[in-house]
Amino acid sequence: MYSLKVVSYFSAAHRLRDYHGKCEVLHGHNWKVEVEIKAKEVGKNGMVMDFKVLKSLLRECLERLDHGYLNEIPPFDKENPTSELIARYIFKTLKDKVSSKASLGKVSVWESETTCASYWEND
Ligand SMILES: Nc1nc2c(c(=O)[nH]1)N=C([C@H](O)[C@H](O)COP(=O)(O)OP(=O)(O)OP(=O)(O)O)CN2
Ligand SMILES: [Zn+2]
Repeated sequence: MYSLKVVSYFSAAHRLRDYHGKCEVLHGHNWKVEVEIKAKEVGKNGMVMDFKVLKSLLRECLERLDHGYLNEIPPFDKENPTSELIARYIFKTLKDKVSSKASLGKVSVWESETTCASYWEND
């Protein structure tokens, strides 16, 4: 198996609902997002998928969130903008966009240098 990873970042504000503590108050993070794709084979060019294409797909997905107030951007106007649900949102957005030779592995969202949540689905 092959595994590829790309990393990107976005900055946004949020506040947590149903949460008692300082995170119920409006604040922001510089989120780091790591996306993994997996494949059994490489193509003729020796690549599973061009990193450049994967990074551009991820950047496109994060543009909707960057410098926004997450609580007002669907689906986070309805669901809590936690790192877990942000990871799931990114996974669902990218799932059908990766190369047909590959499948999306894990999406990890780092809210700080010490806290990370991941989402993936079984093949
Ligand atoms: N499982 C999750 N727990 C928390 C999430 C989350 O997305 N998933 N998010 C938060 C808040 O967004 C909060 O901003 C971060 O909280 P916390 O780590 O407590 O904040 P600090 O950076 O100030 O860290 P300290 O180590 O406590 O100083 C909370 N939990
Ligand atoms: Zn927060």
